[in-house]
Amino acid sequence: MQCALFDAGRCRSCQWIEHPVSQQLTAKMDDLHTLLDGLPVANWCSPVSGPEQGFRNKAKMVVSGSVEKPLLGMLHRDGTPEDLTDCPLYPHSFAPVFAALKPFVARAGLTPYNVARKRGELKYLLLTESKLDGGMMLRFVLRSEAKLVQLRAALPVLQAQLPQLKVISANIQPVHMAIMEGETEIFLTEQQALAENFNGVPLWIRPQSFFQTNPAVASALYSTARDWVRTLPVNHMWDLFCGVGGFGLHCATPEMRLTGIEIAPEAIACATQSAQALGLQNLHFQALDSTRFATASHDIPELVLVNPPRRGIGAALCDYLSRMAPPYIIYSSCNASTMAKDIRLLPGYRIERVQLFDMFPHTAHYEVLALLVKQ
Ligand SMILES: C[S@@+](CC[C@H](N)C(=O)[O-])C[C@H]1O[C@@H](n2cnc3c(N)ncnc32)[C@H](O)[C@@H]1O
Ligand code: SF4
Repeated sequence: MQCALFDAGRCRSCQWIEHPVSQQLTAKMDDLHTLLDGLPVANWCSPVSGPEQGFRNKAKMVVSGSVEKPLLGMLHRDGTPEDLTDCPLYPHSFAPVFAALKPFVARAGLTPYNVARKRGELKYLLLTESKLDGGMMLRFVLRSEAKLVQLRAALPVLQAQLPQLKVISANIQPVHMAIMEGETEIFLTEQQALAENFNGVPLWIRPQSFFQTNPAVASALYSTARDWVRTLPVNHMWDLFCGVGGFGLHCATPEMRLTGIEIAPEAIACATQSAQALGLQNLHFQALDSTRFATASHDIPELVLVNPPRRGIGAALCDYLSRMAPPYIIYSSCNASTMAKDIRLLPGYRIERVQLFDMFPHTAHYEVLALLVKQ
């Protein structure tokens, strides 16, 4: 894929961009084979990829420059700002929003935060788009609430200009550190969540809850998990690290009992709302730590699906799963290295099937789905 910013040396985030996607996939498969070396895999499924560009539904823009001439993008290691509004990973629909946001920042008097001087108010702009109807969620990450009144006063003009902005909020992040967002979220619109839909399953995108950033590949990931589960004798399953419920909501049937566990209450609220919309009565989503929930539970399901953050599920949960021994485990991971480590801590299981999903093209990262069966 061609990226003028990469070619000019202005952004090097996509280390593999100069290689064709077919070569990237081969390298990712090689990496996965190496990581699973010594663990027999019964079926290696073909990797799944999506569009090469315009695939991201989310932009996380560092705001820098001056209030009159803000820059949206990133900071190089030495602190120099880079405008990334032309990044080809974003869909075309992002360009008019970025174009309108720059004069808006000036109009609302939202001085960009200056990292070196520790001054200014606006740290990041976070923009997410729903593929359902092109609706968008815009979040202003601010250092404090000092400019909230100004922001609110200026918003109606922006909303008239960009009616696709369905959810707008201010996130307050007072800490001078590379943390993207703080705990306080102040909604500036009545609507607090953006409706999305993958494979006919209603999902919600909301501040402070994880949502997959590559909708085409994530849809394929969820529908694959659903297809795998439908071939198994499963009436009771857990969806651990469930986020807004993408896996569980795809896999559940009216007869199946399903418990979804996730640490973020905002995500759980979304998952519950989706289950209600689907009319599924046997789905229960709870905001808890996955390991704490699992280790306190004695009602063992036939299938435990896990989709942890990059750190993996860890030794305590592996140990619990080994002892409780559900017949099936599905492991979805964005970090095959920690997944491989965890699978080695589950010696009672054999790997029935593995599939790679190219969720992060042009980088070394990828998502994996693995089905483990109790021996
Ligand atoms: C990779 S995301 C997956 C989310 C979801 N399965 C999906 O498909 O969108 C990992 C999720 O684990 C959640 N999480 C992190 N630590 C957790 C913990 N200790 N217990 C439960 N959930 C946790 C995060 O909030 C995040 O939503
Ligand atoms: S992140 Fe965007 S701008 Fe940066 S190299 Fe990748 S495609 Fe180019």
